[in-house]
Amino acid sequence: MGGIEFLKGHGTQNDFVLLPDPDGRLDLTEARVAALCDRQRGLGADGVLRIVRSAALGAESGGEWFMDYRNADGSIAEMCGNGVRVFVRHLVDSGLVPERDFVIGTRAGDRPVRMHADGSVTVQMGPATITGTSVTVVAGKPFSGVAVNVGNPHLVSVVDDDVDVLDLRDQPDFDSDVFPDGVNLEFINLLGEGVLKMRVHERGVGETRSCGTGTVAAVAAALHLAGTDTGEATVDIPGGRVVVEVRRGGSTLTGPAEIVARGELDETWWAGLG
Ligand SMILES: N[C@@H](CCC[C@H](N)C(=O)O)C(=O)O
Repeated sequence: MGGIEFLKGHGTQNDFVLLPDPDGRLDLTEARVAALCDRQRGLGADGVLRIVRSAALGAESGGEWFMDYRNADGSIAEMCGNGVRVFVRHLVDSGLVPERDFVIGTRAGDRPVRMHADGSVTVQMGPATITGTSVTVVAGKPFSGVAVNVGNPHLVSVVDDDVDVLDLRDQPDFDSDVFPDGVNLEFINLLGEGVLKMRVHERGVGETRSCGTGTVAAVAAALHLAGTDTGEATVDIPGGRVVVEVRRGGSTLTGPAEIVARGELDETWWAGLG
């Protein structure tokens, strides 16, 4: 029996291990995800994207393919914006999907997508809903923020100093009464009309070089603070640049997606992780 097929890819340097599992046969335990994502004892990644048919999971989705997303610590999250783009890139490049416009199932609901000729992908991300305000504390310093739900929870704080100076190595504090399931924390600089710079500390991962849902939350929060709920912005993250459009009842995320490697996991290693 051969090893377990994998691919490695990234979207603005938010990196993922992709596991093709059309019939839903893989036993993807928390321990296996955490080991795969570990940058010393595994392949290293911010998360895992299991590529499974919606029907194999019994998922209610209009899309043939379902993105089963896991964070690097093995936890399950509802949605991953950069992950969807990489997922789409693989489905189209490998010929699993012959169209360029189709729908991906996710735990946050169906996401219509379009792959462009240059390999970039636009994802319809659904509504970005402002749910209130809260505070996060980074290295003893409090930052107030706007809470936004993009299928998963976010708290977006506008920072006066350059976001580059923040120390995001440790988990910033947050209010677990407001975010009982944890939260993704975005820190942004408003650089001018329609231009944002962002860093992010992701739930279940730590600091990453990009977070797609986070960029949508950031633009929605910036618009909210400016007294509107529609607009478009480019967001510069450490791993590159994406474009976000927020409209009433919907939002889109456009950015690059790359597949960088493919191979096989060692069966004995995998079995030993249990
Ligand atoms: N990197 C992702 C978000 C992944 C999930 C997040 N860590 C969570 O727990 O909600 C993105 O690109 O959106």
